[in-house]
Amino acid sequence: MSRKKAAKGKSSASSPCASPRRKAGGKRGKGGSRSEPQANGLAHPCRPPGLSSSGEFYDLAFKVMLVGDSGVGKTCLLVRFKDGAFLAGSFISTVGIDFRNKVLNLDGVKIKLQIWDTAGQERFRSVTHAYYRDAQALLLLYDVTNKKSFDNIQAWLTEIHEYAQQDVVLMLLGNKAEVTHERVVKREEGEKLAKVCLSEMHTYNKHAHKTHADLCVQTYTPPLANTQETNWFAIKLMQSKKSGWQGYTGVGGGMTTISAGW
Ligand SMILES: Nc1nc2c(ncn2[C@@H]2O[C@H](COP(=O)(O)OP(=O)(O)OP(=O)(O)O)[C@@H](O)[C@H]2O)c(=O)[nH]1
Repeated sequence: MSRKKAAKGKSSASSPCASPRRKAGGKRGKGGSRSEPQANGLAHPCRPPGLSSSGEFYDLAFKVMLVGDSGVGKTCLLVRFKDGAFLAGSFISTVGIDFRNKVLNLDGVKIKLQIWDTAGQERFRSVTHAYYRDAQALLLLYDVTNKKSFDNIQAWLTEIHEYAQQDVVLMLLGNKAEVTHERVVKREEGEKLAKVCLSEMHTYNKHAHKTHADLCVQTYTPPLANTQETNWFAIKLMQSKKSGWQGYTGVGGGMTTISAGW
Protein backbone atom coordinates (compact mmCIF):
# COMPACT_ATOMS: atom_id res chain seq x y z
CA MET A 1 0.00 0.00 0.00
CA SER A 2 1.25 3.43 -0.76
CA ARG A 3 -0.66 5.19 1.93
CA LYS A 4 2.25 6.37 4.02
CA LYS A 5 5.25 6.56 1.81
CA ALA A 6 6.38 9.52 -0.20
CA ALA A 7 4.69 12.31 1.64
CA LYS A 8 5.93 11.23 5.00
CA GLY A 9 9.48 10.98 3.91
CA LYS A 10 9.33 14.44 2.51
CA SER A 11 7.65 15.97 5.45
CA SER A 12 10.15 14.68 7.92
CA ALA A 13 11.84 18.04 8.19
CA SER A 14 12.52 19.21 11.70
CA SER A 15 10.21 22.17 11.41
CA PRO A 16 6.53 21.81 10.62
CA CYS A 17 6.82 24.77 8.33
CA ALA A 18 9.27 23.01 6.09
CA SER A 19 6.85 20.30 5.03
CA PRO A 20 5.94 20.25 1.33
CA ARG A 21 2.72 18.50 2.34
CA ARG A 22 1.76 21.64 4.11
CA LYS A 23 1.68 23.37 0.79
CA ALA A 24 -0.83 20.91 -0.47
CA GLY A 25 -2.89 21.17 2.66
CA GLY A 26 -2.30 24.86 3.29
CA LYS A 27 -5.12 27.12 2.58
CA ARG A 28 -4.11 30.69 2.48
CA GLY A 29 -0.43 31.19 2.60
CA LYS A 30 2.32 29.87 0.46
CA GLY A 31 3.61 26.55 1.56
CA GLY A 32 6.19 26.47 4.28
CA SER A 33 5.53 29.92 5.63
CA ARG A 34 5.17 30.55 9.35
CA SER A 35 1.98 32.44 8.68
CA GLU A 36 0.26 29.35 7.35
CA PRO A 37 -2.81 28.20 9.22
CA GLN A 38 -1.17 24.93 10.15
CA ALA A 39 1.55 26.64 12.08
CA ASN A 40 -0.39 29.32 13.85
CA GLY A 41 -3.95 29.88 12.78
CA LEU A 42 -5.21 26.41 13.45
CA ALA A 43 -4.14 26.70 17.01
CA HIS A 44 -6.55 29.55 17.45
CA PRO A 45 -10.22 28.69 17.58
CA CYS A 46 -11.26 32.26 16.89
CA ARG A 47 -9.51 32.42 13.59
CA PRO A 48 -11.57 34.14 10.91
CA PRO A 49 -13.27 31.99 8.32
CA GLY A 50 -11.05 30.46 5.68
CA LEU A 51 -11.02 28.22 2.69
CA SER A 52 -10.00 24.58 2.95
CA SER A 53 -7.87 22.75 0.40
CA SER A 54 -10.95 21.23 -1.16
CA GLY A 55 -12.37 24.69 -1.64
CA GLU A 56 -14.74 24.45 1.31
CA PHE A 57 -15.15 27.47 3.57
CA TYR A 58 -14.88 27.00 7.30
CA ASP A 59 -15.56 29.08 10.38
CA LEU A 60 -13.24 27.48 12.92
CA ALA A 61 -10.12 25.41 12.58
CA PHE A 62 -8.38 23.05 14.98
CA LYS A 63 -5.14 21.17 14.78
CA VAL A 64 -5.20 17.66 16.17
CA MET A 65 -2.32 15.18 16.52
CA LEU A 66 -2.44 11.39 16.66
CA VAL A 67 0.28 9.93 18.87
CA GLY A 68 1.13 6.52 20.28
CA ASP A 69 3.36 3.53 19.67
CA SER A 70 4.06 2.20 16.21
CA GLY A 71 1.31 -0.12 15.00
CA VAL A 72 -1.47 1.00 17.34
CA GLY A 73 -3.54 2.17 14.37
CA LYS A 74 -3.03 5.92 14.06
CA THR A 75 -2.94 5.97 10.27
CA CYS A 76 -5.94 3.68 10.02
CA LEU A 77 -7.87 5.96 12.32
CA LEU A 78 -6.98 8.96 10.22
CA VAL A 79 -7.88 7.28 6.94
CA ARG A 80 -11.16 6.14 8.36
CA PHE A 81 -11.89 9.59 9.68
CA LYS A 82 -11.13 11.20 6.36
CA ASP A 83 -12.39 8.65 3.87
CA GLY A 84 -14.55 6.34 5.93
CA ALA A 85 -12.44 3.36 4.85
CA PHE A 86 -10.58 0.89 7.01
CA LEU A 87 -7.11 -0.10 5.86
CA ALA A 88 -6.91 -3.75 6.73
CA GLY A 89 -3.95 -5.98 6.05
CA SER A 90 -0.37 -4.98 5.45
CA PHE A 91 1.25 -2.55 7.81
CA ILE A 92 3.56 0.14 6.47
CA SER A 93 5.04 2.17 9.25
CA THR A 94 4.70 5.92 9.00
CA VAL A 95 7.84 7.88 8.25
CA GLY A 96 7.91 11.31 9.86
CA ILE A 97 4.55 13.05 9.82
CA ASP A 98 1.59 13.73 7.56
CA PHE A 99 -1.79 15.39 7.81
CA ARG A 100 -5.29 15.38 6.39
CA ASN A 101 -8.05 17.96 6.59
CA LYS A 102 -11.71 17.45 7.07
CA VAL A 103 -14.44 20.05 7.31
CA LEU A 104 -17.40 19.14 9.50
CA ASN A 105 -20.70 20.91 9.70
CA LEU A 106 -21.95 21.27 13.25
CA ASP A 107 -25.25 23.04 13.58
CA GLY A 108 -24.35 25.32 10.72
CA VAL A 109 -20.81 26.01 11.94
CA LYS A 110 -18.13 24.68 9.62
CA ILE A 111 -15.21 23.27 11.55
CA LYS A 112 -12.01 22.31 9.90
CA LEU A 113 -10.03 19.61 11.68
CA GLN A 114 -6.48 19.24 10.52
CA ILE A 115 -5.33 15.86 11.79
CA TRP A 116 -1.63 15.11 11.94
CA ASP A 117 -0.51 11.51 11.82
CA THR A 118 2.84 11.01 13.50
CA ALA A 119 5.29 8.13 13.25
CA GLY A 120 5.18 5.97 16.36
CA GLN A 121 8.70 4.69 15.97
CA GLU A 122 11.27 5.99 18.41
CA ARG A 123 13.66 7.13 15.71
CA PHE A 124 11.19 9.76 14.46
CA ARG A 125 10.48 11.22 17.87
CA SER A 126 12.60 14.32 17.36
CA VAL A 127 10.65 15.10 14.19
CA THR A 128 7.27 14.88 15.84
CA HIS A 129 8.29 16.94 18.88
CA ALA A 130 8.29 20.05 16.73
CA TYR A 131 4.62 19.62 15.90
CA TYR A 132 3.24 19.33 19.42
CA ARG A 133 3.32 22.98 20.26
CA ASP A 134 0.69 24.03 17.71
CA ALA A 135 -1.71 21.21 18.45
CA GLN A 136 -4.94 21.98 20.25
CA ALA A 137 -5.85 18.38 20.77
CA LEU A 138 -3.96 15.11 21.07
CA LEU A 139 -5.41 11.67 20.47
CA LEU A 140 -3.19 9.29 22.39
CA LEU A 141 -3.66 5.72 21.16
CA TYR A 142 -2.77 2.32 22.49
CA ASP A 143 -3.63 -1.09 21.09
CA VAL A 144 -5.80 -3.22 23.37
CA THR A 145 -4.10 -6.33 21.95
CA ASN A 146 -0.61 -5.02 22.74
CA LYS A 147 0.28 -4.59 26.40
CA LYS A 148 3.50 -2.76 25.65
CA SER A 149 1.68 -0.02 23.77
CA PHE A 150 -0.49 0.41 26.86
CA ASP A 151 2.48 0.44 29.26
CA ASN A 152 4.17 3.06 27.10
CA ILE A 153 1.34 5.55 27.56
CA GLN A 154 3.13 6.90 30.60
CA ALA A 155 6.18 7.72 28.49
CA TRP A 156 3.93 9.42 25.94
CA LEU A 157 2.41 11.51 28.70
CA THR A 158 5.86 12.65 29.77
CA GLU A 159 6.54 13.69 26.21
CA ILE A 160 3.22 15.49 25.96
CA HIS A 161 3.97 17.40 29.16
CA GLU A 162 7.26 18.46 27.75
CA TYR A 163 6.26 19.52 24.25
CA ALA A 164 2.52 20.22 24.05
CA GLN A 165 0.61 23.35 24.96
CA GLN A 166 -0.53 23.49 28.53
CA ASP A 167 -4.19 23.69 27.64
CA VAL A 168 -4.12 20.92 25.08
CA VAL A 169 -7.16 18.66 24.96
CA LEU A 170 -6.07 15.08 25.50
CA MET A 171 -8.01 11.97 24.61
CA LEU A 172 -6.91 8.42 25.29
CA LEU A 173 -8.05 5.76 22.84
CA GLY A 174 -7.88 2.00 23.25
CA ASN A 175 -7.79 0.81 19.66
CA LYS A 176 -8.49 -2.55 17.95
CA ALA A 177 -11.18 -3.30 20.49
CA GLU A 178 -13.05 -5.49 18.04
CA VAL A 179 -10.30 -8.13 18.25
CA THR A 180 -11.81 -9.46 21.46
CA HIS A 181 -10.03 -12.83 21.42
CA GLU A 182 -6.62 -11.08 21.40
CA ARG A 183 -7.42 -8.39 23.89
CA VAL A 184 -4.82 -8.17 26.66
CA VAL A 185 -5.69 -4.75 28.06
CA LYS A 186 -9.02 -4.77 29.83
CA ARG A 187 -11.42 -1.96 29.36
CA GLU A 188 -11.29 -1.25 33.10
CA GLU A 189 -7.52 -0.86 32.91
CA GLY A 190 -8.02 1.66 30.14
CA GLU A 191 -10.52 3.57 32.21
CA LYS A 192 -8.14 3.59 35.13
CA LEU A 193 -5.34 4.88 32.96
CA ALA A 194 -7.61 7.58 31.57
CA LYS A 195 -8.10 8.81 35.11
CA VAL A 196 -4.36 8.82 35.69
CA CYS A 197 -3.90 10.79 32.48
CA LEU A 198 -6.49 13.22 33.66
CA SER A 199 -4.99 13.75 37.07
CA GLU A 200 -1.55 14.13 35.55
CA MET A 201 -2.85 16.69 33.12
CA HIS A 202 -4.43 18.51 36.03
CA THR A 203 -1.08 18.70 37.75
CA TYR A 204 0.57 19.89 34.60
CA ASN A 205 -2.10 22.15 33.31
CA LYS A 206 -2.75 25.50 34.87
CA HIS A 207 -6.07 25.59 33.01
CA ALA A 208 -7.06 22.26 34.43
CA HIS A 209 -10.76 22.83 33.95
CA LYS A 210 -10.18 22.81 30.22
CA THR A 211 -8.25 19.61 30.18
CA HIS A 212 -9.83 16.40 29.22
CA ALA A 213 -8.71 12.82 29.14
CA ASP A 214 -11.03 10.02 28.40
CA LEU A 215 -11.14 6.58 26.95
CA CYS A 216 -12.51 5.71 23.58
CA VAL A 217 -12.91 2.09 22.78
CA GLN A 218 -12.68 1.84 19.05
CA THR A 219 -14.62 -0.82 17.28
CA TYR A 220 -13.93 -1.18 13.62
CA THR A 221 -17.08 -2.84 12.46
CA PRO A 222 -17.34 -2.04 8.80
CA PRO A 223 -19.14 -0.40 7.21
CA LEU A 224 -18.65 2.52 9.53
CA ALA A 225 -20.63 5.67 9.71
CA ASN A 226 -18.14 8.04 11.18
CA THR A 227 -20.21 11.19 11.14
CA GLN A 228 -21.34 10.95 14.71
CA GLU A 229 -17.98 10.31 16.24
CA THR A 230 -16.16 12.98 14.28
CA ASN A 231 -18.87 15.46 15.12
CA TRP A 232 -18.61 14.36 18.70
CA PHE A 233 -14.91 15.08 18.73
CA ALA A 234 -15.36 18.50 17.16
CA ILE A 235 -17.98 19.32 19.76
CA LYS A 236 -15.51 18.37 22.45
CA LEU A 237 -12.93 20.68 21.02
CA MET A 238 -15.34 23.54 20.76
CA GLN A 239 -16.58 23.00 24.28
CA SER A 240 -13.13 22.81 25.75
CA LYS A 241 -11.99 25.94 24.02
CA LYS A 242 -15.08 28.01 24.51
CA SER A 243 -16.37 27.33 27.94
CA GLY A 244 -14.33 24.71 29.67
CA TRP A 245 -14.89 21.02 29.43
CA GLN A 246 -18.46 19.81 29.84
CA GLY A 247 -17.90 16.10 30.08
CA TYR A 248 -19.53 13.55 27.86
CA THR A 249 -20.48 9.91 27.86
CA GLY A 250 -21.99 8.25 24.87
CA VAL A 251 -21.86 5.81 22.04
CA GLY A 252 -21.80 6.72 18.40
CA GLY A 253 -20.61 5.58 15.01
CA GLY A 254 -18.84 2.46 16.22
CA MET A 255 -16.98 4.19 19.03
CA THR A 256 -17.77 3.95 22.70
CA THR A 257 -16.64 6.89 24.73
CA ILE A 258 -16.32 7.11 28.44
CA SER A 259 -15.64 10.37 30.12
CA ALA A 260 -13.15 10.05 32.91
CA GLY A 261 -14.69 12.92 34.83
CA TRP A 262 -12.83 15.34 37.06
N1 LIG B 1 -8.02 -5.34 13.89
C1 LIG B 1 -7.67 -4.09 13.79
N2 LIG B 1 -6.53 -3.77 13.17
C2 LIG B 1 -6.18 -2.48 13.08
C3 LIG B 1 -6.99 -1.46 13.62
N3 LIG B 1 -6.37 -0.28 13.38
C4 LIG B 1 -5.24 -0.59 12.73
N4 LIG B 1 -5.12 -1.91 12.54
C5 LIG B 1 -4.01 -2.62 11.89
O1 LIG B 1 -2.82 -2.37 12.64
C6 LIG B 1 -1.71 -2.22 11.78
C7 LIG B 1 -1.02 -0.90 12.07
O2 LIG B 1 -1.90 0.16 11.76
P1 LIG B 1 -1.36 1.64 11.42
O3 LIG B 1 -2.54 2.54 11.37
O4 LIG B 1 -0.51 1.62 10.22
O5 LIG B 1 -0.46 1.92 12.71
P2 LIG B 1 0.28 3.28 13.13
O6 LIG B 1 -0.05 3.56 14.55
O7 LIG B 1 -0.02 4.35 12.14
O8 LIG B 1 1.82 2.84 13.04
P3 LIG B 1 3.11 3.80 12.78
O9 LIG B 1 2.85 4.45 11.45
O10 LIG B 1 4.30 2.89 12.74
O11 LIG B 1 3.20 4.76 13.90
C8 LIG B 1 -2.24 -2.35 10.35
O12 LIG B 1 -2.00 -3.66 9.89
C9 LIG B 1 -3.73 -2.09 10.49
O13 LIG B 1 -4.49 -2.78 9.51
C10 LIG B 1 -8.21 -1.81 14.28
O14 LIG B 1 -8.95 -1.01 14.81
N5 LIG B 1 -8.49 -3.14 14.32
